[in-house]
Amino acid sequence: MKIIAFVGLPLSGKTTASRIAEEMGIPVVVMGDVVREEVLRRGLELTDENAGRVATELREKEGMDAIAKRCIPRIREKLEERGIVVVDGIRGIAEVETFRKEFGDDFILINVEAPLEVRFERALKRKREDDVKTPEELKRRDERELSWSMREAIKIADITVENTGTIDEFEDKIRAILTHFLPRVEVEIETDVFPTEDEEKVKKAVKNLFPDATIEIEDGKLYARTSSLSRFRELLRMQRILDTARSELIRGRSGNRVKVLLNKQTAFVSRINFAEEDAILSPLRVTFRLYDIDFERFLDYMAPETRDGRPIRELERL
Ligand SMILES: Nc1ncnc2c1ncn2[C@@H]1O[C@H](COP(=O)(O)OP(=O)(O)OP(=O)(O)O)[C@@H](O)[C@H]1O
Repeated sequence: MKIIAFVGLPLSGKTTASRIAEEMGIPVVVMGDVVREEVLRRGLELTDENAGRVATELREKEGMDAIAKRCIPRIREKLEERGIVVVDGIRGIAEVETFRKEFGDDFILINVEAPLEVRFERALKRKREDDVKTPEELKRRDERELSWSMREAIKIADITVENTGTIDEFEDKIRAILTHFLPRVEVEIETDVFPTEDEEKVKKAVKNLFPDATIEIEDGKLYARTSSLSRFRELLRMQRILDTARSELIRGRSGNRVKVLLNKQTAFVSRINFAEEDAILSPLRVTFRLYDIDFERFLDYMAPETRDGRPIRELERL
């Protein structure tokens, strides 16, 4: 999964970047919506002034990351759709830190940059009522935003995108970045960890099949996630179990999800054995979620049809 947020000075192109994401079918969580909903919940009129007041009050009462925290359940919900979400409206470092803590390396911060003169030109064209009227005014607005710790957020951004060219050039850059992060398949692994089992060993069993997985253990349950299929795919070939794997994947398919059960004990020794639910030790329950990809292509990529035990045709990429 990936959570992508844009930061940048006023008029740099953040909203435009979110719009491009939306056009690509990527769900966008707008942080301002949380504020607007709170305004309505309090029975207030939906004006910029009320939104500003409620946002300040939320931050004073609940901390600088109040709005970010309230966005987390929404982000989690929307992640179900495509495994990727864009967050629009980050304003400060506290929010970035909260998202980093929640989502770890899956949270990607992108800084959108353009010089003051370019942004001022755009303000003149945009003519939004609250837009600046002079370059000096924009400079003051920049300084205000920067003093709200936007500067630190910009400093730790993972990627910087310059938006100094045409809108089409900007669109191409943003599309390329988002396409790069768009997962086609996500793998979720779940299993029970019994008190008699060694947690580290169970983790290792998962890592043997999915070395890049991020793993959490909570209340006797292990949850792991990754979007890398390569080791699992390689093992299917080394063990020459493509036919079995193919029928298990077909059997486990339900819409855009494919669920298989794997023997945990054999995974300890890097072997894939398909299992049944009533295995003595709880099996590894592996779910492949397919996003922008047909099941048939996924199937042919993972476990192609074989002749004399060899794949008839190998797909190099998903
Ligand atoms: N490369 C570009 N070429 C021309 N116009 C652009 C370009 N990028 C953005 N714009 C225009 O500049 C204006 C500001 O862009 P946008 O609203 O995306 O910025 P923003 O960072 O969200 O601004 P703010 O923080 O003030 O809300 C918009 O009218 C947008 O259409």
